[in-house]
Amino acid sequence: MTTPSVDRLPAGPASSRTTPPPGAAVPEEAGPDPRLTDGVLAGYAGCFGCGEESPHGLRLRRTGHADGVVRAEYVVQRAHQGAPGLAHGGVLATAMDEMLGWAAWLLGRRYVTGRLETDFLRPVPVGATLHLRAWCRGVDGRKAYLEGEGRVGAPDGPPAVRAAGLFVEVPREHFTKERMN
Ligand SMILES: CCCCC/C=C\C/C=C\C/C=C\C/C=C\CCCC(=O)SCCNC(=O)CCNC(=O)[C@H](O)C(C)(C)COP(=O)(O)OP(=O)(O)OC[C@H]1O[C@@H](n2cnc3c(N)ncnc32)[C@H](O)[C@@H]1OP(=O)(O)O
Repeated sequence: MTTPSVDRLPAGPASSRTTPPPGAAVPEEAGPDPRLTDGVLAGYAGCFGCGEESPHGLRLRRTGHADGVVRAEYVVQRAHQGAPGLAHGGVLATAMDEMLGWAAWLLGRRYVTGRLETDFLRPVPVGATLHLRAWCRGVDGRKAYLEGEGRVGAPDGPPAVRAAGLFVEVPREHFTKERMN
């Protein structure tokens, strides 16, 4: 599969650590593979990014994926403010982490974020809907290179945030060995 054709912004945030090396291939979407999410990961509703049982969480709502691009909507809540009436930058980075993570898991393997880079392009008001999307730029061994962006008000609205990330494939034990409860 080639890198998805998306309406790219003029300059990305990607540093050399989040840019795939030459020749890194983008595999076909395979999942998410339900066999990867049984046991402790099954139906996890406590996720701060998307879980329905996380009271102040972002509650990202996936709206679909096609051609290697995963899409979601996120409505900024009062609990997500930094400056009065505006989304906290760390919360927006969390939304991008979640999106890039989804795009990574759609490759059919288990991934965690190793590095996340974010550009904040304009303030996002409480109550606004951010239209998010993310895609994979390449996979090199255990490392997957993801990108994404968020636009205000509509899928083709003004860009507010964009991100590039390096995700690292991990075994199932990653999610159990350090747990304290
Ligand atoms: C994660 C949520 C799971 C939920 C599952 C539930 C349902 C699943 C369904 C759908 C999925 C939906 C959404 C996805 C969910 C959420 C997205 C949010 C994801 C997160 O929010 S997740 C939490 C934050 N995340 C961590 O908690 C990681 C802590 N960390 C570590 O656990 C280790 O650090 C690790 C494993 C990253 C690596 O450790 P390691 O020992 O396995 O491997 P090693 O160090 O050798 O790195 C291997 C190669 O990656 C390169 N590399 C590593 N780190 C780098 C960096 N920072 N910059 C540049 N390169 C880096 C090395 O340079 C080497 O490259 P090379 O092979 O070329 O030398």
